[in-house]
Amino acid sequence: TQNRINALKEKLNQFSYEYYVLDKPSVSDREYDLLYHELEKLEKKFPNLITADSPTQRIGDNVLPGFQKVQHDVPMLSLGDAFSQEDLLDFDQRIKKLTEKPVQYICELKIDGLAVSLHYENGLFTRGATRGDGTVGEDITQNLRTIKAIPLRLKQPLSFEVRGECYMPKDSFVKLNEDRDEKGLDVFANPRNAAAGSMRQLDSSVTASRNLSVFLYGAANFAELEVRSQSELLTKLSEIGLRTNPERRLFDSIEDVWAFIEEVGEKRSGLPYEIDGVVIKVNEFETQEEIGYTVKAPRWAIAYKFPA
Ligand SMILES: COc1nc2nc(N)nc(N)c2nc1C
Repeated sequence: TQNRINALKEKLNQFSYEYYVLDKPSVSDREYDLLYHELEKLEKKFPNLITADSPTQRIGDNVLPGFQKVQHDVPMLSLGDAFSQEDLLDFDQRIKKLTEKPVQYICELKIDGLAVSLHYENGLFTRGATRGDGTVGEDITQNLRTIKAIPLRLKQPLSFEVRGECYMPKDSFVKLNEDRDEKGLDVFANPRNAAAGSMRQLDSSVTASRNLSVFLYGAANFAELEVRSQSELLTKLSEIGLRTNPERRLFDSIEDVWAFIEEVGEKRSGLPYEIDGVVIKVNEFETQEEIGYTVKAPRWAIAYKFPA
């Protein structure tokens, strides 16, 4: 029985990874459901064999009285903004004054959601928090566990912190508002507010009903990952089970970065999630460290914001 339970958990967690993280399901929903119900039945019969990384353990069975405050080991910073091509050229000039090394830029979409931090210990998801004021956030572990795109166990027993954006896909937002309107409830103004409202639920079964997802883009205390650039980090995160946004590109010049931004501006309305900009980062970590930080933001990154 223990073996069967382990085999079912392995299969179901792999199917979830393919469906929610890679967006490439390999089995039908029905096949998934059959295995899921078999696991539920076995766990009901042998409750002492239930483990925290079982897919049946995503929805907590208690409503929290409130959210605990948590201190971020490494502050969650903000980003400087750019609103024009000229602002980007100025950014590029500043970078060139701060390092002699040739600079490669990585561009990532800036998802319009809620920044979150996820702690993994020996591969297990142990704690999740909001950004808060960057130093102190709120513990929303129970709610984050309900998000299927967040693995309860990584593919490797690694310990580090990962950061990203929790968001509500556009189609989930439309359906949620239609449903609320029918029930005479207030509708949400935009997917970002809907995601924030859904993450701040004390009852995780409500969060579970909101079809949230996540894109991860950063990490802290991640020496174990042995990566030397932002691009390598994103690839590693995806390999070990974490969802990253595929619309990322490397460029050798700020002119090419600008062309990419214009391209994204064109196709933005067709994306299945809302974005408010493009984040441009110096790709190599060694160069990032050389360039450094201001009190509240990295000097080696900037967020180009689309006109509202
Ligand atoms: C390096 O710090 C950051 N990197 C980011 N990257 C992406 N893609 N999106 C963000 N919102 C973001 N925010 C911050 C503070």
